[in-house]
Amino acid sequence: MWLGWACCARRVIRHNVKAPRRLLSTQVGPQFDQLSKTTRNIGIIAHIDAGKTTTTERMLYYSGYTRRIGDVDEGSTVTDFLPAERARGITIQSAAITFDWPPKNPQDPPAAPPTSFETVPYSSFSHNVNLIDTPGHADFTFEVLRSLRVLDGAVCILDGVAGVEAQTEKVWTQAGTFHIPRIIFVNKLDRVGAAFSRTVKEIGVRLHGWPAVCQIPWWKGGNGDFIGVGDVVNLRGMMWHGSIDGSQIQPYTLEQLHATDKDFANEIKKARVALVELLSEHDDIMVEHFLEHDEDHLSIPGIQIMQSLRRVVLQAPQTIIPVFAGASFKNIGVQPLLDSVVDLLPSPLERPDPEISVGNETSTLAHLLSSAAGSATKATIAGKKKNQKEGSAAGFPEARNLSACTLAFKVVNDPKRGILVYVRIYSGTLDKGAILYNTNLHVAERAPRLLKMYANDAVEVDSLSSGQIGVIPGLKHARTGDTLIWCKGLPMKAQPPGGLKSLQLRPINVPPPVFFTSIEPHSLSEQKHVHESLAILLREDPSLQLSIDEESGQTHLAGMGDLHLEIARDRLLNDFKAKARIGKIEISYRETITSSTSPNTYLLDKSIASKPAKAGITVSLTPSDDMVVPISAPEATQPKDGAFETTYSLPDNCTLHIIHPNLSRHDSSGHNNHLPSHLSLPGILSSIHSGASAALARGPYNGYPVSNTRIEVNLDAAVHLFNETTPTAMSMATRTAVQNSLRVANDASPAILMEPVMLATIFVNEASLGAVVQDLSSARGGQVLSLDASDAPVPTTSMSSKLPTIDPGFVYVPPDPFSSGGEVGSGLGDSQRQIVARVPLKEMVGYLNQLRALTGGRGTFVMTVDGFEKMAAQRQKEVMDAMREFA
Ligand SMILES: Nc1nc2c(ncn2[C@@H]2O[C@H](COP(=O)(O)OP(=O)(O)OP(=O)(O)O)[C@@H](O)[C@H]2O)c(=O)[nH]1
Repeated sequence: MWLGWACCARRVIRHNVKAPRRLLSTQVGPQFDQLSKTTRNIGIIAHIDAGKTTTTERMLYYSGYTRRIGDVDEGSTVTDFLPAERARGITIQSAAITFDWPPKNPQDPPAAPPTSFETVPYSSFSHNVNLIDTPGHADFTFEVLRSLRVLDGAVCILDGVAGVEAQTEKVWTQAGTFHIPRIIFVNKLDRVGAAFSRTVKEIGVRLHGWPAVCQIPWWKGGNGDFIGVGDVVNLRGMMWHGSIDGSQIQPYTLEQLHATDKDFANEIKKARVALVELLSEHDDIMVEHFLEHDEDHLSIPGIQIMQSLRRVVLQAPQTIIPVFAGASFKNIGVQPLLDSVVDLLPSPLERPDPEISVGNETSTLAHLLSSAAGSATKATIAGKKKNQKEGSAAGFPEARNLSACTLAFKVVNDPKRGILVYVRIYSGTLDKGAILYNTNLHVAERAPRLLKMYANDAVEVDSLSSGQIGVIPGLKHARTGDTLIWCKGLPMKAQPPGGLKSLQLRPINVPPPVFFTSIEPHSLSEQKHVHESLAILLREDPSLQLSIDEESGQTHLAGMGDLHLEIARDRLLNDFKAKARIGKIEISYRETITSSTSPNTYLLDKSIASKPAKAGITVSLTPSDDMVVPISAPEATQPKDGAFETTYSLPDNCTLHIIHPNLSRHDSSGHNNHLPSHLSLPGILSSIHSGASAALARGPYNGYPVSNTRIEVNLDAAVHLFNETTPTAMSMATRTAVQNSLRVANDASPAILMEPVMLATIFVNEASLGAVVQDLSSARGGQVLSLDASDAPVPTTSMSSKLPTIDPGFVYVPPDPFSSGGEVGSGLGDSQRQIVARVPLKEMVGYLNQLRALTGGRGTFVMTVDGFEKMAAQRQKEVMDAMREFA
């Protein structure tokens, strides 16, 4: 109890303390481990508008990094810094910022942390919090995923009026698959219609975990203004009053509350009993504490409750969800939430070992490093046949050269500082000036400086250690998602030894883009700037895709949603000041051939860049019968098969099969007899791959990407390769050969279009269910797959199948004074229903407005691409006619 008071009092005194500006420059050597222990890499996830940015702004303010509280509605926030974000009041790019909690006083000498946090809470000592604010809009799910994998924990913010919304459920599940421990903050409890208890029950039912109510809302007189929270862990009331900025918190003991607000005091005690009961079911140590304290739920010290909560939060899968309450906009509840971040969420040292791939094999990073340390064998990675799960990188001696392994999780074009690459260090220590080898692009570049981002300030540091998040300015190549490794002493031009050059931290699967727009520079002189700006956009966001048709000069930019492309367009025109005409945003259909072609040989013989170039290739095409294209592009295009043939999986269900007699992939000793000396088989294969991919990007029928097509290539070294053959010539020859064959196939029988079909999950109230279902199935040509959650074919992972199904009747909740709806019974809050349907994307454009009209503004939905389906002749005609009308 005393500790709780101390924390509170300290916060009141220290909220204005200016945070130190040079924390890390002196931290080297053994202190790094300590630094990791006192680090929290956390994200804020939620549905759009739940209040992530508003809460983040308070966090920065109370930690002393900003002097005034930014306001989303005024466009003055720190984290939504892009003009497009400020104009719309939404978060698009996740911003990573660092602060200390509790704040440090720069005048205080550096303090050593307590030797153990057994008797004092983690929040009694200042921790370094790296906070990633993630976007809530469905179009930016990829941004969320990208951030999620570098997080060690997350705070999920819910709107206390809307409850658990569609996007929350989606991101929550995604975070669960990454095993990220999560806590929940029920926000906006000051709003009319706020329903804490209904929200808590929805948490149980829809997020599949037992809500551990750690705070209950405090409404003045039981049903007046929202004034504070009841702290169930430390058995006290916390009232925010006396200061506009919420920096002063008035604590009340249970005894004091008994005198002034007896019902509230009794409810805190009831909540404590429920919390101890719940924890006892999942944590044996809590049972011991309970017995030690004569089975009195109220006499167990707060610190023991907090430690128990921490243990259960770190269990995987996470079945207990701590719930906190507040209203960020009214500055209520943010400081205790920050304490909970430090107290309950893990340090980088407590996280599972990250997965890696080396060549075609998978393992974990620690396994790789420990195998390097212990291994005296000279075995190569390719030779290992150990089971994949255990890690096949045993005995990988070259890993000894690895000084640091980092992931570039975000690239940002900062208007003042230029391109900033945000990295997370996964092993070792990265020093300023290190030469980083990019294992995705196979280029090396120097990290001239290292920074930590403190709100609007960048602080230079000499090094970043494992578990830290930092920023590298001045990199020319690194893209979002690239793995960057440092092998100390390796010169710029050299490659890392052995398999290290292919070492990658688990990449994210980018879903296929379903919208595109055309981009045309105003003049030839603008072209360079437009293309450079596009290149930066693509480095920032790999879920954007660019295709340039060299013949027509047309550039297409494709993305995940219309808002996604709208933002890209705004950034291009307004931030980069590119002078270009941008076409309207259209659905990206696919086209597929319907007839096979016989082998066709093309010989390129012309001069390229004033040098003679010659290369030949034989190509034939076959349509594949599959009706639906798999939704994700292959993670990598690794050749497989026997020595004299190579198969690549290409996006959109296409394959490239190359037969190369006389040229073995496994034994290059005989290549010299067949290959001109300046060529290599991997180089030639890669040129054929890029030429074929370029040809498939634009089909012959209507310029859409080609899907469901198998390309057979015959590469006969004696016939197709010459002294004048270069990689560029081979790529161009392949592209022309494939384009010619596509044209032949289309002339023989016209290609047909395939359209993106979405899996939509729609939440509506009972009263509007009929109208929404009717609209989906008749007006939109959708197929309703299920109603309600129980039988919905939502993607299940091995993790989600281990999660409990919660009966809301068994969830403790305090009374809801303002609740208008009935009790939770069916498994969803109030009388909310869930519809899962497959609907063509074309019919879902602008759907939110229609849904709102049908549901009195209460309906929400999320959707993901389920696949591409061939269109019936009549539908294809209608779509094509509509396009011509618009052209
Ligand atoms: N009444 C009330 N309004 C709030 C509260 N928190 C946020 N808001 C308002 O809710 C709106 C959305 O808040 P944001 O902080 O931008 O929400 P967000 O989750 O960051 O939204 P995105 O960035 O678009 O995902 C703004 O108008 C805020 O002022 C709160 O506690 N109470």
